[in-house]
Amino acid sequence: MIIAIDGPAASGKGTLGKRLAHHYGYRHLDTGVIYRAVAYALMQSGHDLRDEAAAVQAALELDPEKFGNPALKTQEAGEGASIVSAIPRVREALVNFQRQFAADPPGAVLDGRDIGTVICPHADVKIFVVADPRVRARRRTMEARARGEEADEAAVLADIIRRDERDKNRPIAPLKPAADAYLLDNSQLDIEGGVRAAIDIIEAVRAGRSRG
Ligand SMILES: Nc1ncnc2c1ncn2[C@@H]1O[C@H](COP(=O)(O)OP(=O)(O)OP(=O)(O)O)[C@@H](O)[C@H]1O
Ligand SMILES: Nc1ccn([C@@H]2O[C@H](COP(=O)(O)O)[C@@H](O)[C@H]2O)c(=O)n1
Repeated sequence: MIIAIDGPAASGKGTLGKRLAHHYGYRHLDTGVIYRAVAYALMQSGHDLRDEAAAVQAALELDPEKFGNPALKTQEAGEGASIVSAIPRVREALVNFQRQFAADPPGAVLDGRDIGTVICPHADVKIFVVADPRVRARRRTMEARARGEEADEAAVLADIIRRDERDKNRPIAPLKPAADAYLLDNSQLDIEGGVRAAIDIIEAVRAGRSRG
């Protein structure tokens, strides 16, 4: 089974994806990390983030062993990711890696912006996670402070809104729900509540399939 989770910045996609993968015994891929890794490689080598040739090269040389680098979590890497991810040839270079991950047994949960629309249009279940931007900014700020970082909630909110706008309005693979995605608003839910709601959706889809 392939579970596709999409949604805007800091909506809880990764947290949910990880928990669902654990619940079902599947593998999990946070696809945002891929774009962050490409942006980080450009930043490290001193290239402009809009340098198409350098960005494609970085995408082709991607090393999944480096996905755990804490530097990929920073606001700068996220901002850079939203710039490189708008380059069509960068996205093309990364499609096979994601589709291969999705296809490998026993099943996979992928989260990102275009999983249900482009990467896995035939996913068994698609969930589009949303939450009020102010709630997302608050959660992200608390997360950064828990890591011992300084974080200004208004600046975090501005970053989230700017990234969402860029992701929604790019011509290639824009952030949007697939026509057959289930909407999950977790603004009023805690993490457990969000996971339960997602499992309810997945089990309802599975039950519907086996009946029919
Ligand atoms: N339902 C929830 N209730 C409370 N906090 C939550 C909930 N879901 C996620 N969080 C918290 O919100 C923050 C953002 O979650 P997460 O990193 O999963 O979002 P994301 O959509 O994967 O972000 P990104 O856009 O960076 O990929 C984290 O601190 C996480 O613990
Ligand atoms: N499938 C995806 C995933 C991510 N992006 C871009 O990367 C940026 C960072 O993603 P996070 O999930 O780590 O916040 C994001 O703002 C997108 O621009 C993407 O295009 N497609």
